[in-house]
Amino acid sequence: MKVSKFGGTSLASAPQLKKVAAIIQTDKSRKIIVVSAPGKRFDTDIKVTDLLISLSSAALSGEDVEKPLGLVVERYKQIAGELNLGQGILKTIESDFIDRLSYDMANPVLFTDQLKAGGEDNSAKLLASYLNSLGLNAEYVNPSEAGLVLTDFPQRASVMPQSYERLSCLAAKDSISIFPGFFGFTESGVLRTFERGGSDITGSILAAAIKAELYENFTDVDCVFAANPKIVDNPIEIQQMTYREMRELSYAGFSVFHDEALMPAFKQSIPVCIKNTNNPDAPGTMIVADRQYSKRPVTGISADSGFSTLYVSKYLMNREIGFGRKLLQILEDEEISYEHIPSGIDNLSVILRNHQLTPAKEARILDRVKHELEADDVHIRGDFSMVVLVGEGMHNTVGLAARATDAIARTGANIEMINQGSSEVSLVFGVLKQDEKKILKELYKEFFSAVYSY
Ligand SMILES: Nc1ncnc2c1ncn2[C@@H]1O[C@H](COP(=O)(O)OP(=O)(O)O)[C@@H](O)[C@H]1O
Ligand SMILES: N[C@@H](CC(=O)OP(=O)(O)O)C(=O)O
Repeated sequence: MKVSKFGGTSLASAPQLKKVAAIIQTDKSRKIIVVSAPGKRFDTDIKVTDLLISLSSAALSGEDVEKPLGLVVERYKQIAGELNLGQGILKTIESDFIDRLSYDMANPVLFTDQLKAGGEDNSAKLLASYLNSLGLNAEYVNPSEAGLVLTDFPQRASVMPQSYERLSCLAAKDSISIFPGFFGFTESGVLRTFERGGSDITGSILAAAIKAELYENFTDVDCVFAANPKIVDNPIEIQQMTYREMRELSYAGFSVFHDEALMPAFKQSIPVCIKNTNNPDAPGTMIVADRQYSKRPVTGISADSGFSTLYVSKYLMNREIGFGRKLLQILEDEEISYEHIPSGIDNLSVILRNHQLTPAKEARILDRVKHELEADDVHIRGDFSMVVLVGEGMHNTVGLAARATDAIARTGANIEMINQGSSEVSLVFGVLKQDEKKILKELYKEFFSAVYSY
């Protein structure tokens, strides 16, 4: 039995839903289908999830919701109309969104999550209805009834262990289960969503729960490429990669698959295949536990912005017992997690994700580090990007870091931070955001083009 997840691009329009139905019909083992909310139909289009976030803001600020609600409903109306689904399903979807708008606004985050989840929930109902109209035995599955239990962490929930056993019952169903991605419920019944892009996580959880033979992730590209195809022209295709390579690459910019989606599949050794809804015959990229290493040490290069560095220096920091703990305690008090901590004798930098910082938090951190830790210098810079080279073969390749730093030097950009060694499969460079794209292109040339490779 396979779990097949279809991303927003696969559910963006009626022609896309037709392709999804054809894919489901061609393989009887595709019994559990996870769907995202309708995504972009063209580059400048707006994803339904983003329309729902705007709808939520309008409602929370007391504005007229008619227009933003209309934009959401129109997306489903157009799809249902072109698929000749009749008024019934459309009424269900429209009244579902109206219902969600009447939820309690006392907790704005929960209110927004309720609306966002409606994107996936109604997408699942729409697809189930379409498959039924084609004569298929498909059934919408409610994540609450099916037992997808999440942590009580708004907008960034993760799965609770009891979910797996509860969800395993899905394997016994005769019908094709159509399961909405992206959200679940806490043990006390409060709706929570994963991070953005989190329908991939739902798919992986279901694959682990039913011990699927394969977790297929259908999107709008033939495979995972060695670099983001929106930045590098015609990057090479990755046919096979390991879980940890994909985890590192998706952590820093390979938006094609959510980094948190690997763990559930990995724990059950379920292979993951990234495939294209628009070209389902292409083999796609297989993500597995082990692979044969090619001659090329680097499998992929990713880059992501949105990082800050908290730089702290203090003479004789290396001799001060507990300095690191006290610094991290200050971050913990502000509910901030960190990504990397490169350090020297008298200084260290803590790399953070920007979204965790606010001006008030920054001011408190700077003040406490200066006064409680008696730092000589402390400052925060918020315009960093991480560029990450990833490959199982990198660890044993002599001279690889030198090639990378030479390539970066050719761009004229400065390397602000290097992190090598903690992970066996990655080499991380902290650079200024303004240099990110040119560095990515040059590194790609260095490691993947015939001109520079040796
Ligand atoms: N290295 C990469 N390989 C393939 N696609 C990538 C890569 N990096 C970024 N992407 C982007 O990821 C997109 C697919 O992910 P996403 O937009 O989330 O699709 P979906 O809505 O189907 O889940 C591709 O269209 C591509 O632009
Ligand atoms: N719809 C949600 C969840 C998701 O996974 O979407 P997609 O499959 O389009 O990346 C989002 O936009 O974040």
